[in-house]
Amino acid sequence: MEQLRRTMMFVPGQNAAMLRDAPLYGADSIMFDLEDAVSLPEKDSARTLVHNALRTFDYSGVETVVRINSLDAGGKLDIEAMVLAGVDVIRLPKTETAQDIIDVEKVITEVETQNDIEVGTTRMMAAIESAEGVLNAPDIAQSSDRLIGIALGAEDYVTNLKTERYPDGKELFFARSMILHGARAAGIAAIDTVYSNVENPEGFEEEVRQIKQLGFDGKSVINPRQIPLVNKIYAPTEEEVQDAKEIIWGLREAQEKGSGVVSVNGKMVDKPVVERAERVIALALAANMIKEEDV
Ligand SMILES: CC(C)(COP(=O)(O)OP(=O)(O)OC[C@H]1O[C@@H](n2cnc3c(N)ncnc32)[C@H](O)[C@@H]1OP(=O)(O)O)[C@@H](O)C(=O)NCCC(=O)NCCSC(=O)C[C@@](O)(CC(=O)O)C(=O)O
Ligand SMILES: [Mg+2]
Repeated sequence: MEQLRRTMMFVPGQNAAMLRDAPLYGADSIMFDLEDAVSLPEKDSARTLVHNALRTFDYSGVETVVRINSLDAGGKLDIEAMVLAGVDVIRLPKTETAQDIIDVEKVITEVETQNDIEVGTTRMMAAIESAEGVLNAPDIAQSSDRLIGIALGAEDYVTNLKTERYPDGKELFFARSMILHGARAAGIAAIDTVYSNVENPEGFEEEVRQIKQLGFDGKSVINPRQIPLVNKIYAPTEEEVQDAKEIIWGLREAQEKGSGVVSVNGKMVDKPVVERAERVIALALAANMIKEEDV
């Protein structure tokens, strides 16, 4: 079953209470931040806190991601501490080129090798936050087998473009399309950026509808209150779930009969239809609309 990443919640690395409570809110992934949410004097203590949190608290059932600093600003120390603590994914911010990912991967491989950790255990993701990064998104997405996805970082991106964020999101359309196509061509996830105003749930919902329509796997969030809103919009309708179940059942029946061509309710069912149905089932399971035994 596809791993869902509807929500990836940023958790500031220097906040011990937030690190402890982060898995309680139902995010698919939690992303501990060592980069821009942490001030310079707090960088070392945040690294230690996140390392200890990963080793101490129970994060089972949720994907753990750490946003590291760039290699020339403490990133090597971040990687070492996080790989040793067993983080699932290292996220590189402000990725400009495929070489940035190759450089970070080299450090991860060194740490794994030196510590008898199977090479490749630690996965990676790249945040794209500039015009150069957006233009290189397809290359970045293909740069390592460790990559689970690429993400947009819109606050830095609009600053780089000399604009700002508008309610209709037109200024992000090109970047979102590039990131989405880069990710899909590489067969990895595409994660949308944060919506910074947690007191505007209507604006947030409108943005989530837009990015779901484009095809994104999900969204970075900054507050637990944003999680149920994303899940609501990503949940399929009852009708979509019923159609998906019938497709899966029809496929199973045809396979049992050894029939090559599958049709459900008079319509031919081909591979993309099955893929979409499987995704609907995964989303319905995650939204507790159905149970495993229903399909
Ligand atoms: C926004 C706000 C201050 C609101 O505070 P408030 O106090 O109003 O929150 P409340 O709702 O009242 O909190 C209720 C309860 O939830 C707890 N709680 C809240 N937030 C929690 C959380 N995140 N994790 C765990 N727990 C949490 C809280 O502790 C409380 O617990 P309790 O006391 O027990 O009831 C707060 O959420 C917060 O700090 N967010 C994280 C901000 C952050 O990380 N920014 C950096 C990443 S973006 C960036 O860098 C740009 C980017 O790079 C992005 C890209 O790349 O995409 C780009 O370029 O675009
Ligand atoms: Mg940023």
